[in-house]
Amino acid sequence: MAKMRDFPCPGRDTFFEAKMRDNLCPGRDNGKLKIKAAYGLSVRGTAFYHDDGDDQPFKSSGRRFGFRDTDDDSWSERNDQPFRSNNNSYRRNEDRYGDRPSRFGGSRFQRQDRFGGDFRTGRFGGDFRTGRFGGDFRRGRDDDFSMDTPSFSGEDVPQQMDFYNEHPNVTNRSMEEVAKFLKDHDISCIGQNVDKPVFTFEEANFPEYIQKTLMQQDFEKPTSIQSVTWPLASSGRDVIGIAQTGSGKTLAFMLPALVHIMNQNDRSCRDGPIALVMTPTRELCQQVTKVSQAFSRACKINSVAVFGGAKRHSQLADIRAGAPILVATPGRLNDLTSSGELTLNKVTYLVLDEADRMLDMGFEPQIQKIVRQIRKNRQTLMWSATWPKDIQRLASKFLKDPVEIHVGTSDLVANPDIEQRVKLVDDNDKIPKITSDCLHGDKDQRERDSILADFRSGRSFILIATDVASRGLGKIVTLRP
Ligand SMILES: Nc1ncnc2c1ncn2[C@@H]1O[C@H](COP(=O)(O)OP(=O)(O)OP(=O)(O)O)[C@@H](O)[C@H]1O
Repeated sequence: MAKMRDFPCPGRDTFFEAKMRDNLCPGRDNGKLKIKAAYGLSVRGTAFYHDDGDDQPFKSSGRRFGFRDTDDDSWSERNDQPFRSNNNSYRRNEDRYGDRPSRFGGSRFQRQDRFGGDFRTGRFGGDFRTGRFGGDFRRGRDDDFSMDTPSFSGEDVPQQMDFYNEHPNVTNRSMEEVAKFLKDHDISCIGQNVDKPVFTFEEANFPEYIQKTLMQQDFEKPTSIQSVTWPLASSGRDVIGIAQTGSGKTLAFMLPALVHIMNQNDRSCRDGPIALVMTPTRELCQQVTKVSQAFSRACKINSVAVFGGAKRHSQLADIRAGAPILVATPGRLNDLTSSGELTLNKVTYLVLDEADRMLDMGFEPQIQKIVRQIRKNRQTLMWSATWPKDIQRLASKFLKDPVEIHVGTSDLVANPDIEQRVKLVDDNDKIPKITSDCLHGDKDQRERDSILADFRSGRSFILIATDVASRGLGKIVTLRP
């Protein structure tokens, strides 16, 4: 008896293709899709496509790297560098949007002028961020959800977001070493100009006040998500992190948040925070505050947890005492901002923790209303244990040019516990009458149940399904010999 996996899912080597085809590319017929996938563990791709029924590009471009760097002649020389490998000496001249300067000494936006076009889109005939689609490049962050909440217009305020100083060890590390590290830790990244991960706490190059506290913890080395996130978040990038709970996400976003805050001139924050962390539950709200407590204390930065069910006036009193960090559940936070007791004008570092859970709990309207009150030239980090379409949609709305980090298995990566076998046969050796079925939302419930029953019992061998089958298929299907 052979065991068959419970549900067909893409193998690791075709991850990017499958992702583009099935998940990130709902309107691909409207856009241009170009993917170059290499077998083995490395896949690169570029995709330009539009969101469903909208001119707004869902995502400008993406490359998956993290295992083996393959050649792809469709990339320009500048674009062919997946990781930044520079130190900070010529990256300090920030542009007014708080964007990261390029490795050529200017900002990404300056780069457009220097090279007479956007290198990422020129090849495909247009600039997704500007003229071609008739809008502002920041349209993707236009959180136009709640008509009763005026959008905050803080775009003109210059923001510095890049506080990263790459450690010489990191600068000198070869791409092969980086690729091996990512492979060994089951990490993959999609994005442009991604900073190299750090392998040790020392390499994170945090300021003394944080470094000292890190060394006092009983930690051996950064967790996988911390290794990759710290350089990115410290240099002002938007980050999407897909990682399981308990992977050390809190410090992954909180330590760069502290550096961000410490670099602000005005840290009094009596009417509202600089860093806002939204969490789905009271428990998580308290846990985040607790995990980061030692570090915020070392920086003499107050952090306040705000959640429903607790006394509102004492939370307000804590805020009024000055709290650069606010960790909050969407309901109570909305309550406080709607009543005018709290403003989010100062927020420049926004974290959405366990975003998938927040959506599951029906918090999307509140989240949208809150994000609408925050300036658009902020830094945003979004965390989720899963990567469903709703989360991708939210990410495309709230984040700008993010780096997407996947640690460990996600729903798009083949489950290592499932044994997969491929047998190549001649036409003559094919098993006659392999029955197959398909399952999708247009089938009524009775049909779906019967199709699933046939598949479970082995009456049908192959099930081709949309994500309606993503839950409840059970673990193992026994295949008749
Ligand atoms: N580098 C590290 N090495 C060892 N332990 C760590 C490290 N970083 C954080 N931790 C500890 O791991 C525990 C879990 O971390 P954390 O709460 O950040 O996980 P998480 O991914 O946010 O999980 P959740 O989704 O449940 O909040 C905490 O007690 C934290 O102190």
